[in-house]
Amino acid sequence: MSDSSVPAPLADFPTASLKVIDIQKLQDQVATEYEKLLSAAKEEGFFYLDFSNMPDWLHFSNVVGGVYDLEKELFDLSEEEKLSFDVDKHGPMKLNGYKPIGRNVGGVGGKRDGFESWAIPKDGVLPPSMNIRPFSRPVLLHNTQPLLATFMKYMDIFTTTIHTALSTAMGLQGSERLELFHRSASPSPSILRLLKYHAQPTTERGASQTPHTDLGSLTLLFTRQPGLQVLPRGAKAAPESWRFVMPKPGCAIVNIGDGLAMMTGGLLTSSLHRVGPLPGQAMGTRYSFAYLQRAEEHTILKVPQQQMSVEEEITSGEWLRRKFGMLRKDTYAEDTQWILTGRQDVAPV
Ligand SMILES: O=C(O)CCC(=O)C(=O)O
Ligand SMILES: [Fe+2]
Repeated sequence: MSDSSVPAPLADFPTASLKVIDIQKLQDQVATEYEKLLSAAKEEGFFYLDFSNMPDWLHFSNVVGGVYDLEKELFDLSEEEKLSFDVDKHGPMKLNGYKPIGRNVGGVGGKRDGFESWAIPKDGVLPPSMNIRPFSRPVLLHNTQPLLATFMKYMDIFTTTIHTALSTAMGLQGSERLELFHRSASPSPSILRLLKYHAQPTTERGASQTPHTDLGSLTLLFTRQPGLQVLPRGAKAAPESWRFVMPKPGCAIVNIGDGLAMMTGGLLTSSLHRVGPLPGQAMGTRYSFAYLQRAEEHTILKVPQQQMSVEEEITSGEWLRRKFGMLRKDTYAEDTQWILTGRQDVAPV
């Protein structure tokens, strides 16, 4: 985020024009900002969240800088040490640990992903009660607990602010309000996901992260480098339809996930996105990190009818397990690829 370190675009390529939502105005309950947020969540499913007008902007900016430093150091650990915290050994919810490069479906070599990632459970860092839920982790993540807890606290406040604003703008009342499915004091399957995309030579270009919609409620993404691309709502799945979402100083990139789309009967849009190289250019090593907020595990979601022959109700936790089944190369199934992408006409490359 901060800053002068965001590189200028190198060439002409299609970029997404997203609305900029001011978190301070949402916190101040400015009605016009609520309306702007709702229209971004309905129309694009993506928006920039601008932090630069917050009184504690500098503090937050330093926290974000600290997480960038932390992820570089973490991914620099030996492969052997990283694999001793393998995410797939901690069960199907994938809330904690390391995923090596190439384990998911993706466009590198026509079939695999091009990134390493590390999941850090919110409940391990910022527990819902005074009892910290222990999770296995390297010393580095133990020593940086205070930084991570501060980051998670900010994420908790921002996501609650967004749910309040969206619920009010949609006229949701009482038990329908989105805040009630994402309570700060309740156990949560939300995570911070750290990502390192490996460099690609121009001769081996492909989507490092496969086209997908996010499975949760809200994603708050931090990156200083281009690579993220979005397919606008309703666009045909053609190469020329994809738009780059450029990093914006002082802002996170926020998107709506499947959870909120299903909880609002499809009113809010869970947009299809992927990560890949800029047109005609090699892709350098790229770092990003995302707070992936998910609804409490037992929240009921309704899978839309156009995707299932009969409408089906499932829990947020079950949707998470299904989606992960589709992401992994060894359990991916073509006939149900809509689970990954929200549509049947987009292949996972
Ligand atoms: O790294 C990025 O820019 C996007 C990451 C992403 O889409 C995800 O982890 O779900
Ligand atoms: Fe995503």
